[in-house]
This record gives sequence, C-alpha cells and structure tokens, in this order.
Amino acid sequence: MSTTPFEKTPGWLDWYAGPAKPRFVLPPGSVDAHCHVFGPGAEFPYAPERKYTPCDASKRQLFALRDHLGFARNVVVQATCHGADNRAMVDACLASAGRARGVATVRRSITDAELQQLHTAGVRGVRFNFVKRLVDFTPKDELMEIAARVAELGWHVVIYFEAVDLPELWDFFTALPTTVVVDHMGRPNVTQPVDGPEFSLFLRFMAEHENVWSKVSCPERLSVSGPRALNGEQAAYRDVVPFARTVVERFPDRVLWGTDWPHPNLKDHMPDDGLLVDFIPHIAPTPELQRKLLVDNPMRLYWPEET
Ligand SMILES: O=C(O)/C=C(\CC(=O)C(=O)O)C(=O)O
Repeated sequence: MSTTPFEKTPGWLDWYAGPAKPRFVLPPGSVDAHCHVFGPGAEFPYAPERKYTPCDASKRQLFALRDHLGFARNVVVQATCHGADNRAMVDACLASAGRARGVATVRRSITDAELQQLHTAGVRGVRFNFVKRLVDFTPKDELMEIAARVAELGWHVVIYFEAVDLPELWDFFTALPTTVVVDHMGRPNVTQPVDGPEFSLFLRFMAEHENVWSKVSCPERLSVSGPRALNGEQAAYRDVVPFARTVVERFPDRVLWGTDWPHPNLKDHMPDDGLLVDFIPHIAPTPELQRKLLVDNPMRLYWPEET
C-alpha cells in the first residue's frame, strides 16, 4: 500500500500489476532503455513545478519488472514530475549494482562538481523536453550551453517533442554537439501515412544527421486503432508497426527500445508490459535486428566500456 503524501492527478492510471511473461524471449543482455521511477513520494518528493502527480513506482518495483520480463539492464530517464531533482533516478542507478544508467534533467546553474557526481552515479545523458503539456519553456541558449558542457563528459542529449514541432525545432536539434536520441520516434501521428510528409521529415532528420538516434518505443502512447496490449493480445498496436519497423530497418545501428514503465499520463488504458515485449519482433523481425536494438546499441551508448 502506498504511503505517499501526494494526491494523484485525477484519472491517473496506475502501472499494470502482474504482467504476463513475454512469449518473445529477449536476447541475453537486453536493455530496457527507457523507463522511469516515480518517488516514492514520501522519500523523493515530486517537484513543485510538476504538471502531473503520478502513482509511486519505486526502483524495487522497476527491478522486479526487469527480472520478470527478462531484461538485464535499465536506462532510467528523469521524469518531468521530478523536475531537475534527480535524486530518485540517481538512487535507482546507485542501487542497481551497475545494471542501470541514467538520463538527467539539469539546469544551467548546475556546477561541474554536481555534473561529475551524476556521472559517477551512472548518468550518461540529459533530457530536453519540448512537450508543452509536460514542462515550462526553457530558453534554447540555456539548453545549448548545457549540451556543450555535457558533451565534454561524453554524454548525449535525449529530446522529446511532438511531430508537428519538428520543423520549428530542426535548427536547434541539428546544432546540438552530441549524439541526439529522440524519444518515441518524435511522436508521429500514426493516422497519417508512413510515407507522408510528417514522418518523411523525421526520417530525413535521421538520414541527414548520423548523430541522431531514435527510441522506437511507446506504441501504447502513439496507437489510435490498437488493439491494446491486454488480455494476451499478440499483435497489439498494429497501426504503429510500420512506423517503428521502418526506423529499425533503415537505421538498425541507431535505435533503442524501452518499456516506458510506469507509463505516465496514459489516458485510455494501461498496457500489460509482458505483451509490450511481444510487440518487439513485429518491429524488429530478425534476430540480428533484435540484437542491435536491444543489446548492441544501448550497450554502445550507455556501457561503452564493456563493448
Ligand atoms: O514517459 C514518457 O516518455 C512520456 C511522457 C512523460 C514524460 O516524458 C515525463 O514525465 O518526463 C508523456 O508523454 O507524458
């Protein structure tokens, strides 16, 4: 039972308890390269400037899911409900015995010593979020300054934005001096054709910039016609498959996959994470593509010293 002093956002959907055991057997050493921890709020309070208040989702629960699904490692991405207070994410990395790396949110005021502490804890990237419902605006010159500082540590920049905003953000993104990792394929509108102007622009963004990678994650967030990953469904979110599969097949060495557990801000349903894993072979149909997506690429980015 939760003892959080926080009241969840009305209508909040809690993460799925008792997920199925995936039928798809993950390659040994697979990395869940996009997931979060929330609090627990009593230990790691949510940020005053947050746009939503989630249910708690602790490191212990995350690691139990990792083991249940068959992942070896996690990349814990700072969620906006914790603002630039990275303590919950750092605590998860430190408790993971080297099996978790982190992506932080930092402000311009962070000191070099604090950045170094994050590095020692396992942080290897910063996240710049441009989704307006999630964060207040941060000036681009501040973000560029942060990017230049973290480049010196060998970190990358994770960017999260809506597809309609890519044209306006293009110049900023293409000026970033690091590897750039796009969350959830830049959130395409999957009711549009995969070869239509919107997604073609995203593919061009990746094709013309070899430092740009993409997470082919979050079908449950992008899908419009489903079916949902519930009740044993083995062919969930069919409308997202052509988009993700195109990215995996065109850029096999620059893609990552993650559960996005505990799935913040879903409105419609909460997926069974076991069935989400069963989505992977639909978008990465061969063992070679699967190994690159789940092992080789995330290891190169987050644990390069082991590759
Ligand atoms: O978990 C995600 O990747 C997506 C989110 C939440 C988020 O980014 C955050 O809170 O930081 C969303 O679309 O609401």
